[in-house]
Amino acid sequence: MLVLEDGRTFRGLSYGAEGETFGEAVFSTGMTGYQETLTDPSYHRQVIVMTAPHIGNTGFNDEDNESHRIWAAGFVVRDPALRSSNWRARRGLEDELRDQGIVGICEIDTRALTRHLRERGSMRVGIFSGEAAGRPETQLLERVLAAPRMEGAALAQEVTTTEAYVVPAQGEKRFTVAALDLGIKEMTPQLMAERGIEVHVLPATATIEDIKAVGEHGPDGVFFSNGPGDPATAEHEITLLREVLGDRVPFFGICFGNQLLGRALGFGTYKLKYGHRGINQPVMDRATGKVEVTAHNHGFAVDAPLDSVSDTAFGRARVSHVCLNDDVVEGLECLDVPAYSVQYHPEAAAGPHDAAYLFDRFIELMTQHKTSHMTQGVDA
Ligand SMILES: NC(=O)CC[C@H](N)C(=O)O
Repeated sequence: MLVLEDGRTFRGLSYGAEGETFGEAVFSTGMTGYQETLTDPSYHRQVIVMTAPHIGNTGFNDEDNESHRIWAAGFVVRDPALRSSNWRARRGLEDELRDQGIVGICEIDTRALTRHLRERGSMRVGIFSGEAAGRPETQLLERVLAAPRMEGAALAQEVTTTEAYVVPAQGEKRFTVAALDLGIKEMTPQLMAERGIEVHVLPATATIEDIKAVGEHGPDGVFFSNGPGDPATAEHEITLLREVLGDRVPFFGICFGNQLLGRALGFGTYKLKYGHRGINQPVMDRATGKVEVTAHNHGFAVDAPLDSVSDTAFGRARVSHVCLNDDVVEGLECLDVPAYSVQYHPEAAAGPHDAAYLFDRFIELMTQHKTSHMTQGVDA
């Protein structure tokens, strides 16, 4: 039984582990990439409804995980594949869900559920199977209503690495970057390493001293990752970012990292009605007018003016990218300090590769910064 906080219920069959689970019900429109989605730490405390009807076709493999475990709190599918068929599959999706204790539900009308969430907005949900489903509906609803909401949730500490680690640069090492792990996906340091960046991944609790201790004379750049929870709660990270911006160290942020850049600059963030989750969202780069097809997973967004340059504590800033479906801010760019960020996922795990240039932009920013520093040194 699936029970939404507004009382609507759906009956289906147990899928994955048996028991009960709670979270925020969100829908994802990606037709591929369920393994990356499930293991993306940004989905911590969320129950994912897949709008694609047939899920599990390619099983579960050893290569596509975005972290060491499944973070989604629950999984809802219409029609699970009865057997997996892919040369990389090591086991079936349902076996993996069961092994990791993830409670799911299948054979429900996911289209009706998605339309409900789209009309009423994301909301809390519970999935109950086996003995847990035997209780009266009113009791199940009470349990859903007792679960925490996503607004005001500080979750980075629950998903971040406890120890710092290094992802070595591939080929010649060109730059050293400190990456704050707020729920980082493995593909992100990977794409940096491929470009000659040595990535020092730091726990979310890292201090400015920890960041400055990266590299011989401090890092060439600082990166803030994606991650779960409400950006309004990330006081520590925002203070840290303000120090980085004040020191004019090149900065790049993705998703949660974009929301934190927004807040560090003095913009607000707010919760979207039902968010953007999928791998075919059109985004326009406002400098070039070019449209990218992009991967999204966000429930919050930055509140910044689209058509004017804003004066912030760190100089001028503007909205660099916008979602063409609903005009939501999808990227920020500072004009007086070397910092930019995007709300969507250039690491494309899963998703299209249109936005990969954003990693090259980080290289350009660090190159310019290094050169300007060297010239300043010569002048002095
Ligand atoms: N993928 C992310 O980084 C998500 C950021 C934030 N938790 C949101 O839901 O908007």
